Parts: sequence; C-alpha cells; structure tokens
Amino acid sequence: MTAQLINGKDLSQQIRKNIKEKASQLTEKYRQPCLAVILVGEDPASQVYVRNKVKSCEDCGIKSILQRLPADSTEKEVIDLINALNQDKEVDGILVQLPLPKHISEQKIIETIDVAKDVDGFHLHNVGALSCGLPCLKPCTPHGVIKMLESANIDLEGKLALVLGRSNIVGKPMAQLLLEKNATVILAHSKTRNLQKLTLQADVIIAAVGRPLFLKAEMVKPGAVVIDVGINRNSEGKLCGDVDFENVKETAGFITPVPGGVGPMTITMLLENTLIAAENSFQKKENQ
Ligand SMILES: NC(=O)C1=CN([C@@H]2O[C@H](COP(=O)(O)OP(=O)(O)OC[C@H]3O[C@@H](n4cnc5c(N)ncnc54)[C@H](OP(=O)(O)O)[C@@H]3O)[C@@H](O)[C@H]2O)C=CC1
Ligand SMILES: Nc1nc(=O)c2c([nH]1)NC[C@@H]1CN(c3ccc(C(=O)N[C@@H](CCC(=O)O)C(=O)O)cc3)C=[N+]21
Repeated sequence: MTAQLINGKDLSQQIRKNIKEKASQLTEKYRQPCLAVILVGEDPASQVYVRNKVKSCEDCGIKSILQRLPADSTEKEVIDLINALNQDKEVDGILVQLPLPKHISEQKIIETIDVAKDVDGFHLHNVGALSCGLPCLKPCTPHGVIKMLESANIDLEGKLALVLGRSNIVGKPMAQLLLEKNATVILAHSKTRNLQKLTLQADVIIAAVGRPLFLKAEMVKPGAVVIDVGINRNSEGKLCGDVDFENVKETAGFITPVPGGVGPMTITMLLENTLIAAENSFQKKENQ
C-alpha cells in the first residue's frame, strides 16, 4: 500500500471531544442542546443510521428526540410534526431522514423546516447562502470531507478536484465547498463523456456515485487524493464504498476507507451543526 489512510473514525473521535466539551458548557450556561430526528417508515438501513445518530448525540451530551411515523403517514402529518418542532423552543436542530416514502415530497418537507434548525443544510435558504459564500449551516457530508482533507494537510488551492456525482445532498454542495477552497472543480455525472480521461488528470477525486467498485485504479493519477463517500453493500452483503479500495490504495497518495471514513464524519458534522444552531438561538435570545 502506497496511499496514506485518512481515518474518519479517529478524526471524528478527536472532534467529538471538543463537541462534548462545548455541549457541556452550553448546558451549564443555558440548557442542553437538542436534535430532533424524524424517521418515516421502517427502512432497515435508515433505522441503523438513525440509531447511530441518536447514540452519537448521547455520547456527546446532546439531547436527542426520535420521532417515528408510520410509512403510510400523509405529507400533512409530517409537515404538522415539523411545524410543532419548529415552534418548540427546546429543539435546536431538526433532521428528517431521507429517503422518504414516494408519496411524500422531500423538497416540500425540507422547505418546512425552520432555516435556523436545518442542521442538514438542505433548505433552499442554506443552499443559496452556501453558493453565495454567506454564513449558513453547511451540509454534513461535504463539510466532513473538507475537514478530512484539512486534517491531512492537503492544500486545495489551484488543485484540480473532480467530484463524481451531482446530487443535491452530496455532489453539488461538495463542488461548492471545493470551489470555496480555491480548487478548480469538475462535477461529473452519468452523462459525462470520457470520464477516465478526466479522472486521470485530477489531483483530488471525491466519489459519490452509489456503485461498488466504480472508481478503478486505472482511473486514478498516481499520488492523487481519493475520498470515498459511497455507502453500498457488495454482492456478499458487506459494507463498501464506490472505490475499488484494494487496487486504488496502491496508486493513490491518500485514500479514505469504508467503513470508518466519510460516514462517521457526516455524523460528527451533524453534531457540530446542532451546537451551532443552539448557540445561534441562545445568542438571539440574549440580544432580544
Ligand atoms: N458517507 C456518507 O455520509 C453518505 C454517503 N452517501 C452515499 O454516497 C453515494 C451517493 O449518494 P447520493 O449523492 O445521495 O446518490 P444519488 O443516487 O442521488 O446520486 C448519484 C450520482 O452519481 C451519478 N452516477 C450514477 N451512475 C454514474 C455513472 N455510471 N457514471 C458517472 N456518474 C454516475 C448520478 O448521475 P446523474 O445525476 O446523471 O443521474 C448522480 O449524480 C451513495 O452510495 C450513498 O449511500 C450519501 C450520503 C451520505
Ligand atoms: N436527512 C438525511 N441526512 C443525512 O445525512 C442522511 C440521510 N438523510 N439519509 C441517508 C444518508 C446516509 N448517511 C450516512 C451517515 C453516516 C454513515 C456512517 O456512519 N457509516 C459508518 C458505518 C455504519 C454501518 O455500519 O452501517 C461508516 O461508514 O463507517 C453512513 C451513512 C447520512 N445520510
């Protein structure tokens, strides 16, 4: 193996120490910061993620409220619950676990969340603020990736960064954050032609496609930084990313594992956003 491993689990643990400290200070001075998580339906993967989020809150001294709704809930029932949480002065962050059942509009649900409590950073207002370089709650996964690059002292200025995948929750905001760091960004997707020609030029590749073994060693420039956002199950049911880790690690300069890479950092950034939302609300109250 030539690549240096960027360990998201270790970095998360370091950052969570500070989060725990901060949460305890806020609890002493004001009240315990609180995250509300809404889970609609019984999707097994979503249940695992949500349990993980609730447990991470507990470990860091952040209060969590888990609201479960049946899969056949109406859109209005979800909206009514969000409105109640928006009004609740003891709730700082609201996360609606995605995907939602098909009969519920994800966009409509996200726009119902109070911008100040949108700890996923998915609300149109936060998306717009991010693209204008204004202060906002940053989307957790791309923000976690930036923290991982910083932890490995990777300077992005002037580098060619290629993002594979253009979803609203990962690819697009990832491109935005890389641009903010003065990287030159290529945002590739399923209609991109000659993908290998592009990936071979990239100094940094962020894979967020949702396909096991998608990024192969022959697509990676020797020494490049490879960040694997993918969370998939392979044919044996084992958790894996989008990168052919075993072969790419021989070519890349840096690489992130799955599990133990971007996943834990996503949750850490969610905890951080909950503290930011709580602090903003305490500050607002003091200024009234
Ligand atoms: N680690 C973490 O914390 C998180 C991990 N994930 C994981 O990241 C992965 C991506 O998630 P998400 O962004 O939500 O996924 P989406 O399915 O929303 O988007 C996938 C993107 O990949 C592109 N794509 C698909 N096939 C190809 C191809 N053959 N060549 C090039 N591009 C392709 C699609 O292109 P097009 O737009 O043209 O269809 C699309 O833009 C998943 O594995 C998901 O589980 C997601 C969130 C958080
Ligand atoms: N509103 C919303 N916000 C999200 O942030 C969101 C979402 N919906 N829906 C689903 C995706 C996916 N996602 C993950 C977060 C952490 C891990 C994670 O911690 N993974 C561990 C392994 C966990 C396991 O063992 O399954 C790891 O990679 O090491 C994975 C996936 C957040 N998402």
